[in-house]
Amino acid sequence: MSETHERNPGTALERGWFEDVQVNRSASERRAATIAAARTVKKEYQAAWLLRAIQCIDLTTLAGDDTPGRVRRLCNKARNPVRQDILDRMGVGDIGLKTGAVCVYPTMVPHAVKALTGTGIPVASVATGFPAGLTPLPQRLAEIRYAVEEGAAEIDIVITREYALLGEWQKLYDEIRAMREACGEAHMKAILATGELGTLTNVYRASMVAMQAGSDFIKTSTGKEPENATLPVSLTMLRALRDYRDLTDHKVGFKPAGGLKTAKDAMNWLALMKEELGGPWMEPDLFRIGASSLLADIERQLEHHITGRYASAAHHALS
Ligand SMILES: O=C[C@H](O)COP(=O)(O)O
Repeated sequence: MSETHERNPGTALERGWFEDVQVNRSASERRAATIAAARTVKKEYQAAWLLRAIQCIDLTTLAGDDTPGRVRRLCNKARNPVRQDILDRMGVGDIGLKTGAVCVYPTMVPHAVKALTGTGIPVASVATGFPAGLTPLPQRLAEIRYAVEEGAAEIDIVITREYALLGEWQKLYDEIRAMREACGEAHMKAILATGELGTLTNVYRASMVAMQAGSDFIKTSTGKEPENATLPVSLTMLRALRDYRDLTDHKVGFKPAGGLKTAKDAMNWLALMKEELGGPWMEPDLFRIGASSLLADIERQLEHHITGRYASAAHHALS
């Protein structure tokens, strides 16, 4: 991850920063809908935003039937995310476009590291008993250390939903702190699994605890919950990011993930970042989109931008 800001060291557990906060769901839904509707980025700007979205993608495969071959093909896509002729016609054939990271399961890390050698693309690994996180803590910490030893530069951990649901903030804080320790130099993204947290108030509080415990990013979802990244949930997390920045002067990154499949999704989330947090949060060091299939639609839209036509989806298959 390119480092343009100091890493978030975390704070002590500061309950006063979140315990009295209540988030109103219908107000959040209205505000999120307004941002999506007001988005008026057109033509050249739209293409530029889509290129930026690509640079922010954590290109992901997290399937039970993942193989080294699939991971290698994904890595190849990460280093060549869009067909060269499309980029040449857009005048950006020489910018070295690549995705933000490749995200895989721990045992796939060595294959991804090998395939990405020399590219500068970091390997992110999920860890800590992803997606449910219900294995004993020593095993979850060992899993982090394994992924880091194999070369993962970023670790996507999952929080224990039980602690957030029961308001056991000290336990949640201590556990995330231990995970951050286990990450060492690797950057840590804390997955809140917001679709399982019940209320937006819980989402806000868990966001704040994850940041206080030293997370480098907060991330919405594993992609395996029934409800994944939504705009109202994201808005709630962005408000927590903003409050944390105001209180500590530290910028923490944001990663929506799960179910983001279309170029329109990417544009909506970039608009949300711009509206709520501004330019610095539209760069890969503070913004990632976790997605397994989004890139194919973005490539399709870029081709349409150049040719005025859509190729069939099969022409932009991932592998
Ligand atoms: O972290 C990334 C998600 O698991 C990807 O979810 P997706 O397959 O719905 O794009």
